[in-house]
Amino acid sequence: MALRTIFRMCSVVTGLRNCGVPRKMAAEKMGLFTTHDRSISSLDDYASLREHFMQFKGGSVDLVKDNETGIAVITLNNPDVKNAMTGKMMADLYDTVGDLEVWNAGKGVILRGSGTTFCSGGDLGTVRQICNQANGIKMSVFMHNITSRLLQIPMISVATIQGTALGGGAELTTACDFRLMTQGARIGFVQIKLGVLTGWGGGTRLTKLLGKSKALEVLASGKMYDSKEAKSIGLINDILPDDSDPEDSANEWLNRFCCWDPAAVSYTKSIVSVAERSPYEHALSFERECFSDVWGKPVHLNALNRNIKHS
Ligand SMILES: CCCC(=O)SCCNC(=O)CCNC(=O)[C@H](O)C(C)(C)COP(=O)(O)OP(=O)(O)OC[C@H]1O[C@@H](n2cnc3c(N)ncnc32)[C@H](O)[C@@H]1OP(=O)(O)O
Repeated sequence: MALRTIFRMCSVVTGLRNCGVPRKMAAEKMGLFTTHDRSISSLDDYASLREHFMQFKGGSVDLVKDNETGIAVITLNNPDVKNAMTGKMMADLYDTVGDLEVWNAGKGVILRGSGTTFCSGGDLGTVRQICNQANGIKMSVFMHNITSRLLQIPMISVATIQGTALGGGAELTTACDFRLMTQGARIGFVQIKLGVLTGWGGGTRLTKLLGKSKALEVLASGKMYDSKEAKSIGLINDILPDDSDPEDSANEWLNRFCCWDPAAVSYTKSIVSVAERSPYEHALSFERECFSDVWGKPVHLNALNRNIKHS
């Protein structure tokens, strides 16, 4: 079986969705992934968490896939409340990630908000209804699963931040490989000001991204960062002019990576993703498997025949 297929199966297993025995065995045989969040055994039924969160209505998360470019756009769509995430939107995002995991043509993903803003975090209507410890844990387990799978998807992902990315909205941006921000936009991990914490895995991902000292400063201050400050601490990758179309800019950004052979793009993302979270020898073994799956294949042979000069 092609490694690409196994990888896609493994991504599904990592997410613990549709975790049939053959898929699980494939993942374990490859030794690629740990099922760390299995430890929360009483809460590992993500399908029932999905049903639970579906009841907190409002907004949608919309997915558009372009089979020609291999680039998909995920839109957080709840404009009346600055794209705040309702329970239903969390469930939609769960479905969206599941859809992308089995999209064979996929090379890139753009995460954006509808209209002129990114996301104002958890919808306060939903938050008020689930404001007890049991429901908080459920949300956290559910969102950890969704954001981890989004980050590990074998495609290159970019969040485009316009307007505001606040609280959970800021956390969502860290579930992408890259972040682009319009000049006048702001981003803030403001949870501490509300007496809560990063419940969607953003604290862990931010620390991996920025290192301990800077992450602690961002999280413990609750400060709102403008684009210049966000770039200076490495939180974002690039600043876009305010009058640019962020989706066009994100497409342009991704095209530098997504113009190559789909297998090479997917494997490149996967190698980096596995290396980031695995012991060295394990990551090397994975890299070797990926390499052996493309070496001497038609794309490689064609490139050799073209005698390419890299200027
Ligand atoms: C569960 C994960 C943890 C978290 O996400 S903690 C963070 C939770 N988010 C918040 O506390 C957001 C608080 N909102 C704000 O600071 C501001 O509304 C914000 C986002 C900077 C936008 O400011 P402005 O551009 O001036 O717009 P505005 O305040 O007039 O907002 C327009 C309407 O949207 C509403 N809204 C904004 N964020 C919301 C949210 N997260 N949940 C529910 N409703 C929200 C806001 O109340 C306003 O509604 P209305 O027009 O007054 O009826």
